[in-house]
Amino acid sequence: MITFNNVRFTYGNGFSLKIDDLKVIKGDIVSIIGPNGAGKSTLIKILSGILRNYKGEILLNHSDLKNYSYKELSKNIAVVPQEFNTSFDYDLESIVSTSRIPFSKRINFFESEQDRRIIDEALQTVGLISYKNKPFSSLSGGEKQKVMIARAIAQQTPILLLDEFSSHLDPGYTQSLLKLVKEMVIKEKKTVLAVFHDVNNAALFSDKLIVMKDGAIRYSGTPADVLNESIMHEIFDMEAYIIKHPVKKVPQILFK
Ligand SMILES: Nc1ncnc2c1ncn2[C@@H]1O[C@H](COP(=O)(O)OP(=O)(O)OP(=O)(O)O)[C@@H](O)[C@H]1O
Repeated sequence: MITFNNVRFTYGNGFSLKIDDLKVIKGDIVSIIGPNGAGKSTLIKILSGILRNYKGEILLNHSDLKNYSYKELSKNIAVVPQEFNTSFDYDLESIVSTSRIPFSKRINFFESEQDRRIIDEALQTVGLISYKNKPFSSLSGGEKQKVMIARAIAQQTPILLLDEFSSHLDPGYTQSLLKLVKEMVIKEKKTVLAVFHDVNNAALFSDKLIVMKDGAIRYSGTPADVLNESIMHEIFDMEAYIIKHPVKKVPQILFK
């Protein structure tokens, strides 16, 4: 369970994040939508421990987030970031293997047999096992994103933070990955907080949606609660038709 109480954060350039009350319940898939610059990634970075100088309280399983060491946090939360730059040209296996460092009992990290199996399975899951000794820089944008997803899978955490994790993926792969993550979440009772620009995918993938604008949560609820013409107009300044998915019955938007 994740709880935000009166959280405030500013970069010092005028933007401020104000999250008065946010609860994410274990096993839920919650997605954040909102226009560019709304503060979606900032919220993800605060929860993942990258930005620590916030005011207010964030509880992770009833303990203050600030009391978690990076190692403990990494055992609880895996992140697929929006941007991924590596300074060195590691091969895929090495990049995915960094997910196992929090589980090492030694100061120097040596992968165990079990770690190697978990890393291979994760690369297999995203379809890149045959590339495992290739340099990361030789991959396409979508393939790099798959490596970051494999890394998060191999971290085997109860919570996944996904910041536009499907933005570089083709539609077929996006569909299969959303399905895979959803199955994994249900089977392993994981909790997901995801950021989406694709509102239709967010509605299909999520139990709940959070709508952010100007650093604050404006609306939250089920996709049916928040995906309507008036909220889409207010938040995105867009004209949309709302239709119902023929099978899943969740709302989907069409440009007018
Ligand atoms: N490192 C930073 N230093 C200063 N300002 C920042 C920094 N990162 C983000 N910002 C500013 O904070 C605001 C919120 O940014 P954030 O990346 O959280 O938005 P977002 O909702 O994820 O946007 P997008 O949909 O474009 O990815 C923006 O105005 C952005 O310019």
